[in-house]
Amino acid sequence: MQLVIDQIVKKFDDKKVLDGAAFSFDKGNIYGLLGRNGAGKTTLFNCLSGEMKMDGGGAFLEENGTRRSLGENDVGYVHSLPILPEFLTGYEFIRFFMDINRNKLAGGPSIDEYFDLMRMTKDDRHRLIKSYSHGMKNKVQMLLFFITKPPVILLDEPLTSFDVIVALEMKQLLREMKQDHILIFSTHILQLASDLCDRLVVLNNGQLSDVPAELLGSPAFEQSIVELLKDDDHVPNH
Ligand SMILES: Nc1ncnc2c1ncn2[C@@H]1O[C@H](COP(=O)(O)OP(=O)(O)OP(=O)(O)O)[C@@H](O)[C@H]1O
Repeated sequence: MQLVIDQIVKKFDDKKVLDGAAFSFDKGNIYGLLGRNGAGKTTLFNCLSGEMKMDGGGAFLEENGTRRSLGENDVGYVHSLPILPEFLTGYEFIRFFMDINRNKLAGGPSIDEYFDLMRMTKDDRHRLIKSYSHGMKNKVQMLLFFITKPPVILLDEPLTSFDVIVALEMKQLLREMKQDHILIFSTHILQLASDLCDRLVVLNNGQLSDVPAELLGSPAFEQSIVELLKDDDHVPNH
């Protein structure tokens, strides 16, 4: 299965943030999306998840020679600042979520098995989400997609909030998940990108480009990325 991004254009007033972005992402890989602050990574994710309307182009899923438009249910989107019901415990929320998705879950793991998978302690799962750390909220958000398994999972800077142990656990989980999904995560951390990702994609001047696979892990990696991202046209916004 492939996620095909076809000439996506997104403007805010007269500012073109995505300017014919095009790329094909294959199932079975973890993709790192790199770009400078304000390059449009979150905008691209918002367009793919349906949270924002594109001004041009489209996104499609291709499998066995057939192509269909990417729908909202095809995409799991882990926001950098998770939006969760703070007045519920993690357990209550996931139980509710499993309940409304029960038609998709026949025979899957139990709620406690899901929490075990996320390495969340018994105490933590029964505390109010309000009291969770940023990293724990990210875990709960990721758990939603372990449950519904959408083909495309977008992670907006997710691992930056995790401590080293949790980041390692999450990396392991992402590696386990990648066989069944197209995983794309945006990050500013080059070390993480080269460590975890099978492929890197750069967003620059509103367009997507591939980073040659042989650069990953090479001594010239960091410098090459810096060169790719250096651009006179770039106007930082924050
Ligand atoms: N709703 C909006 N209205 C107007 N401009 C917007 C909106 N959302 C994003 N932008 C602008 O689009 C550009 C891209 O922003 P975006 O948040 O997608 O970048 P990013 O690559 O995710 O940045 P960062 O790495 O800093 O998170 C920025 O100039 C931003 O100000």
